[in-house]
Amino acid sequence: MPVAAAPTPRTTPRVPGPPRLRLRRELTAHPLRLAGALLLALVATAAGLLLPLLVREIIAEFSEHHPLGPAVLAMCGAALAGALSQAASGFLLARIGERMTYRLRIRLMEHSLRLPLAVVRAQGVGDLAARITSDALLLRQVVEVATQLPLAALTVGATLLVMVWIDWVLTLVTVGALAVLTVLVLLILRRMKGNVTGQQDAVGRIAQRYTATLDALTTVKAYRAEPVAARALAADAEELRVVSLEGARLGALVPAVLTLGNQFAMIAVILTGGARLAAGDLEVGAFAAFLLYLLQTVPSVSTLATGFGRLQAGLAARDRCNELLDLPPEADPQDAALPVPAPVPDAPSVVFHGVSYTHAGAADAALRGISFTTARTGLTAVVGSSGAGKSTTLALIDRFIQPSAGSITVLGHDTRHWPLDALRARIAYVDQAFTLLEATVRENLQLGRRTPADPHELDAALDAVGLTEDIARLPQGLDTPIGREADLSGGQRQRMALARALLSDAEIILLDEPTSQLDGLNEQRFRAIVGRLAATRAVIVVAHRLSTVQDAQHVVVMGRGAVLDAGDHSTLLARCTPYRDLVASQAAPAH
Ligand SMILES: Nc1ncnc2c1ncn2[C@@H]1O[C@H](COP(=O)(O)OP(=O)(O)OP(=O)(O)O)[C@@H](O)[C@H]1O
Repeated sequence: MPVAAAPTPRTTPRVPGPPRLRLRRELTAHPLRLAGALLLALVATAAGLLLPLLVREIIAEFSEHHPLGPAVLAMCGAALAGALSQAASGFLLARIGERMTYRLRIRLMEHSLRLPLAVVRAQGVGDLAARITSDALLLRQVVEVATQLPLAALTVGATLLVMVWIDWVLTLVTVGALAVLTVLVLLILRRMKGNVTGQQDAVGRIAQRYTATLDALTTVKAYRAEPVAARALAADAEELRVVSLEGARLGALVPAVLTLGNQFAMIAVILTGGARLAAGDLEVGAFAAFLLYLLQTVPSVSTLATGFGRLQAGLAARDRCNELLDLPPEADPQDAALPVPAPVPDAPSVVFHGVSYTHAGAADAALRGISFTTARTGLTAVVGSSGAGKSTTLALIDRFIQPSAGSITVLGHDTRHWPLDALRARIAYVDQAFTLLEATVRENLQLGRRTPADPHELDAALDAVGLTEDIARLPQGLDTPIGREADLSGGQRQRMALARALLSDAEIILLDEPTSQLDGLNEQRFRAIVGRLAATRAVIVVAHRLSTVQDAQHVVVMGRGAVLDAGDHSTLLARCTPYRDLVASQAAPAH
């Protein structure tokens, strides 16, 4: 049974994770690039501001019959300079954004690999994947927006100043209209951040259910559960549609309010300007320039409004990424600095001292004060009824979880005194699924090694598990990428996992034996390999097959979270009724 609940607070002390994502620090990580982008954007803005003034000049030149050439040339130059600097600034900003997203993704992925197993399972693989893909993507736009916003504000401010200089009465009318507009837009934007968080949470839920469903696709197909699974996915999609629709409604309001506000401003300015023109308080050229400036503020005001909306979305994504970064890793940074203890000569491989463990959320303890010892080398079988606590026991040895009470000693030292990395380097864990990574055969075989294995060692390990021919038949032999379920058969995967254990440097091998029956040849191979491993190392196997139990020098009998007895096969047969019952239930020849 998988051991997958969040650990109890007692067992996992809160340790600091990597630093949270701080947007300001990220944005200023490359000050020169940022300054360059801002400068270019400023040039583009200045060029834009210059154009209406040049129009005013051209109108004046027209009325005074002066040559237009220089003014037209200046206009074309300003337009070209504006366009080029805008493009260059956009590219620089995109570079900063891509770099920030890249660094963030790496930080998030590294952190998720360091989270406790139980936390990752509780959080959901799909949900974590959504944060690394979709949230990180949303965050990228913050860079663009964070630089666009001050520039747009600057443009609006500078334009207003020039407008005051041209005609302060018309400017007052414009500011009045813009103020009403701003209040309305801010009201809408306040609701948008909460909506984006809702949308991203819904994306995470879909991703989670979708990956879980695809992981169980064989079962889904075998039980013709496609309609059921599709209905559940459709319900998640519907939830996302509803929350996104609310977002779209809010989003659609922004440009509508903007357009309306601008049109009102334009009407008010035309009416006031017309009256002032008729009264002789305003010149035609100045009025035309003012109108051009007013038109020019429209995109900047839009940029401000939509920019704030995108900023809210980015901030919501930042919060979701920070939620992930806030999850405490399984080992604190000081753990790596612990001195690596040298294994105590002749100490038992593993000692449990009154160990208890309760899974988070579980009503009962999975283990209640268990104690047992396993020798430095040799095969120890852990047996017991389903739910007795066997897998939990293995998970504790590898420190996937930590005891609620009692202590565990590995090679003479308490597991808490081992740096996690050093502890796991001493232990090879072979799970029931014989999991392979999506990597080449060679990489999969060498996972547990500190130094690469030479070709002879690889050949010998493959030969020992009877995989030489199977691997030779793969298109690229040892360099064939594998790891997806369809690549290798169950038996081949099992033998790959055993070859990996053979090649590893570990002194202790933990083996969660699958319950499925192997064919005769593979069972013999399995026993031979386990025997070979046990000759020089400690092999602790959660045993379901009697053949494995009978080969063991030491058997630990578990029942309902307790150790009922321990000893060798014949001693236990003679004195331990639950063991005798277990053996009898498997119809083994009792000897
Ligand atoms: N993630 C979890 N959350 C809550 N309870 C759990 C969790 N994992 C295991 N348990 C409970 O802890 C107890 C021991 O489980 P464990 O998987 O260690 O038993 P096991 O002896 O390995 O069983 P099996 O032989 O069926 O695999 C069981 O009662 C089980 O229901």
